[in-house]
Amino acid sequence: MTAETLDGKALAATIKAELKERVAALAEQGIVPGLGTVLVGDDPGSHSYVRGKHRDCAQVGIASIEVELPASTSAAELESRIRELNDDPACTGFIVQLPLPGALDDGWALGLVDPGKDADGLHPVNLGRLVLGEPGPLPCTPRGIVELLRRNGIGLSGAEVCVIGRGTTVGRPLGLLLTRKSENATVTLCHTGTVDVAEHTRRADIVIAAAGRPGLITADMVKPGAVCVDVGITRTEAGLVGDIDPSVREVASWVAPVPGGVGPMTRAMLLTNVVERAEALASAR
Ligand SMILES: Nc1nc(=O)c2c([nH]1)NC[C@@H]1CN(c3ccc(C(=O)N[C@@H](CCC(=O)O)C(=O)O)cc3)C=[N+]21
Ligand SMILES: [Mg+2]
Repeated sequence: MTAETLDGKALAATIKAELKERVAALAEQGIVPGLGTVLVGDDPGSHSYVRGKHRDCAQVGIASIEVELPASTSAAELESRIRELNDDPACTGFIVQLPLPGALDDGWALGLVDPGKDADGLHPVNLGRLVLGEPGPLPCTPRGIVELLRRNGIGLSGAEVCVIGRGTTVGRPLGLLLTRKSENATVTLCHTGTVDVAEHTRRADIVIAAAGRPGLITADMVKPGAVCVDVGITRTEAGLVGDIDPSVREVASWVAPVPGGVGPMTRAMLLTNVVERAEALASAR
């Protein structure tokens, strides 16, 4: 068997076209959604991601508000820049690009964002809403993965899903999302404390690798016909490398690759969160 590709790049383009129409409808009501980004330091990867987000915004008609700060920025300065975006009516949603450099703490910064403007869905209040099953912005990567599977006809209800990685932005919220009634999957969450990862992945209908360890998932760890979703991105001299080894294509039914899989979907879900928030503001007027 050679796996089919879960094409996140193509699906993201479709979603952006849909969002463009929703943004045009908002414009008729005099509302322009605005995405803010706070980027601290000079990590080339982070700069490239943020550039991509603003390129997406331009395509869809969302206004961009870019805040760039040096790596030497103090916590007090960062806090005041976050509060400015909280208070800026032109900014309907924003993100603080992670990881923050040096001693600046990611969790601390996320907690300063107005939960109503939290385009990442990573504020403690919004993660709490996810736990409770209440409406709120959803974390972009988990939401992008669910959307990528759903729009390719891959059923989640009753599926055995093995997630590798317990990070705050992917693994942990993904487990919460997949076990909601509306998704109804059975989830095994593996991490560095897992004794035998392969024992769990081999049972799974869907394997989602978000460990950031190149080639971690090999063909012998995957049940024939399983769906494999790569979330790990490691930059090497040869380019971007995912957590899923190319050999997996010989046993899996579908693979979401790196690049071109979950990454573009993450960006599309960020835009979706911003547009949904602007629509909520419009209907509240
Ligand atoms: N507050 C915050 N929110 C995030 O959502 C967030 C973050 N911080 N910090 C870093 C991670 C990582 N992340 C990616 C987004 C898009 C691609 C993406 O578009 N990847 C392309 C390739 C891009 C390239 O060539 O570098 C692809 O996989 O095809 C990848 C990774 C969002 N993150
Ligand atoms: Mg830090």
